[in-house]
Amino acid sequence: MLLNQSKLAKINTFSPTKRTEQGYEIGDVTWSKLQNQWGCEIDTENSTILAEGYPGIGRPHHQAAVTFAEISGSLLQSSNDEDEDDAAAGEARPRAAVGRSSGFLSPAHWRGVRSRSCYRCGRGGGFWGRDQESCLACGARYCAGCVLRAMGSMPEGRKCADCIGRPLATSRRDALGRASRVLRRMLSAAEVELVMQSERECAASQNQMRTEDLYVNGSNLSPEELVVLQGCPCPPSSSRLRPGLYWYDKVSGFWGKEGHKPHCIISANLNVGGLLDQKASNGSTGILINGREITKSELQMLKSAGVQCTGKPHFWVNADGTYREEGQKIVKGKIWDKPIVKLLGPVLSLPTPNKAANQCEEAVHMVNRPIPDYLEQRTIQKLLLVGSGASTILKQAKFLYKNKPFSVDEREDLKLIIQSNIYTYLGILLEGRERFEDEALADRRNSQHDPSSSGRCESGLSDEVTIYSLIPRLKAFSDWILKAMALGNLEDIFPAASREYAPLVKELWNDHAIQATYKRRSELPFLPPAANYFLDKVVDISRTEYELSDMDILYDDGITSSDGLASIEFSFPQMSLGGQGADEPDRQDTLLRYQLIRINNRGLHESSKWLQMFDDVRLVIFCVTASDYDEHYEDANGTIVNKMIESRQLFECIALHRGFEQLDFLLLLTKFDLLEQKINRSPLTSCDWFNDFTPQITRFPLNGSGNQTGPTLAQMAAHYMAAKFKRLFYSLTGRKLYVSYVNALDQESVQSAIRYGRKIVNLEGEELDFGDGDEEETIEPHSLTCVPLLSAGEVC
Ligand SMILES: Nc1nc2c(ncn2[C@@H]2O[C@H](COP(=O)(O)OP(=O)(O)OP(=O)(O)O)[C@@H](O)[C@H]2O)c(=O)[nH]1
Ligand SMILES: [Mg+2]
Repeated sequence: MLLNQSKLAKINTFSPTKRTEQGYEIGDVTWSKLQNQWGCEIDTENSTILAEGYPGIGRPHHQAAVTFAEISGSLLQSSNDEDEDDAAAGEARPRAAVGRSSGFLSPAHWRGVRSRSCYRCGRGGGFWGRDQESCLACGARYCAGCVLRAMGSMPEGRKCADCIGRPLATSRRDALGRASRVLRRMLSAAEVELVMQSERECAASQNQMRTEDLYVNGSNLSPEELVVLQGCPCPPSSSRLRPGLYWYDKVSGFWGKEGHKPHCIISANLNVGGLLDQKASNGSTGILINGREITKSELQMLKSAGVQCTGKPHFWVNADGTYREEGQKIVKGKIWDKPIVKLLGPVLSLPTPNKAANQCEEAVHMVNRPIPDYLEQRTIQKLLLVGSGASTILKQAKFLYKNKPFSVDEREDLKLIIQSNIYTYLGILLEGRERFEDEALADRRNSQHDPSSSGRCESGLSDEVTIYSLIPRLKAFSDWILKAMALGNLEDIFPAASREYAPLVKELWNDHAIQATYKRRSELPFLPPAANYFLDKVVDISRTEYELSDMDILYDDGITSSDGLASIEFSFPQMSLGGQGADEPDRQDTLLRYQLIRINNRGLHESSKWLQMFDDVRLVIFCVTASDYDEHYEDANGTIVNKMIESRQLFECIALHRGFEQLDFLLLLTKFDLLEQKINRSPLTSCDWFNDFTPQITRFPLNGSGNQTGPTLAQMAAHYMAAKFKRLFYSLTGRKLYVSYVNALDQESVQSAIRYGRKIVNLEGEELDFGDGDEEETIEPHSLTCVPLLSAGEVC
């Protein structure tokens, strides 16, 4: 049987599991695929692929095994067929790994042989390779299906896992920090932004230009100077900024290679390099601009601009193009004013200023400041937000610090999440209703058999009807939804059909049977507290033209549909003088940038893949839902787990994470309002960890307005939980834990928690002044007005 090249290419994408004398053994899936789709013969005894009549492999009479070593490299041609499923791709052994470990295929070799195919699976890269992403270090290309497998969590940006720690290829420098189409398709906007940021901010030896061989005006650039140069409003083009010797005229912004005419105009007044040498551009005209002897083409340009050049004058040219002769105060004119100069520039290969280069004010501002100060302002303080209830905190932060907290697309995304969640909430209620109805009927039957009862239905309902029973029409709708849920189709039907069914959902929600079920919501552990909020407004929300309110967004459980990683970057707004309190940031602080990064719990469990990306975090904000103490869920093994215990386990895991050894931790006890609502009916001791909670209920005097001045039970419980976490943290790390209590639906409460985080970050080695109690390391919730009730011994 003849195998053509494209088949061979495809075979090569499968995973050889064991090398035999004749070739490689392959897995079962691959076998059947090869047989069914491409008609390969399989030697089932030896588990090898047999090919006939392929030149160089075997003749018809001598069946030869296709070996992967033989068909790799030059025999493989780009395959544009996209008919392989992901499962097959998933089986594929990383070709990069094969090549590197066996040493027969280097990235350079690969590029030479098949420049536009995926380095891992061999597929084509679409039109001009647009559907591919390539490694910034070795240039290996990967298709959309392989890029994440090959590059992993991208701690240094887009590099193959094998290339981590290797410097950027100069030719790829232009792509640094610029996300590709493929990446945007594969990851959420926040994830892309984080990868790009890691890429840009990766340590100097890796992604950044090495400064060892970069000289400006004869002086070797320091890393700080390089940051200034690359971060100015109008930097030299990154693709052209390679190791070498450059000259820079700080006054006019002219920039060029040593011994050559100016090549571009960058921001003026940057504090980089040494003093400009007269012979920097190797000019021979005798005319100087800012101390540099200009070249012949520059002289030609000056003459066209009407500048008098007789007598070999020395000019002083500013960044805006105004010029005067050395030693004179009078400005003679502006070089760039004449349209001919702009026309001549390209002809003489001379630069003309662009808009950004004229924005030199900022640069002037910068040059007057010491560099570390300037660099400090560009540094982003990363705050990692993890744990339960973190999504709502992040959303509040967006409302607090962003002018446009959610884009139209994000709002649309959230609306879809809400619309489909409504049916999940309804499903939970309908299941509960069936259970309660069955229980009620069973109770009734038992009581009928009980000789001591009268045997009649006391409520006046017929024998088969209970308060949980639905009328037939609603029952039919309910059965349909429950069936869809059982089959896992709910998400396929909704939210597409949500508008159509909204009136029926409303009728069902208002029905006495569902309301009776909702009253027993404490027995429905999967029903989120936000269910009634959304079910109350189901008809409105299901309208296509409905626009979400801020509260809808806060109540919504989730941030984006992908929901893996989300972040916002912000500065603390400068307060008006009148509103500036002791706690308000000073002007310096308003220039600092902060980034709040939320990783969801799933991301944390997936072998902490995201955590490895955050070795430069300044503070971990760990959220724990205070009202979780009496709530449970069933894990994958069917074990019932208390949610607070689950939070504690995650907390331990993060506190002990290798990268966070020296980090400050801020514990946010969220949903404090819900704790207040439930603590009186559900004791804190229902969580085993809190079984020694023995609040001392004392009579506190009433204040003048008749209100109790002592702490409430919820406050005592919150302080007790805080102390438990503090002690745990101290036993694990020997460090102190900061704590704040939050109602995440209340903007002010979240604002003070984030400000507290900022205060911790900016302590710079000093500690908050811890007193005997825990006042300084704990921020009280708004409703907490009293001192903590814990004895000093309980606080770490
Ligand atoms: N009453 C009240 N509701 C809250 C509070 N924080 C969050 N919620 C609501 O609780 C629900 C779940 O919120 P999330 O922030 O997603 O909490 P989570 O699901 O526990 O946490 P994530 O793992 O980050 O998703 C949403 O409906 C929120 O509006 C709070 O402090 N008080
Ligand atoms: Mg959530």
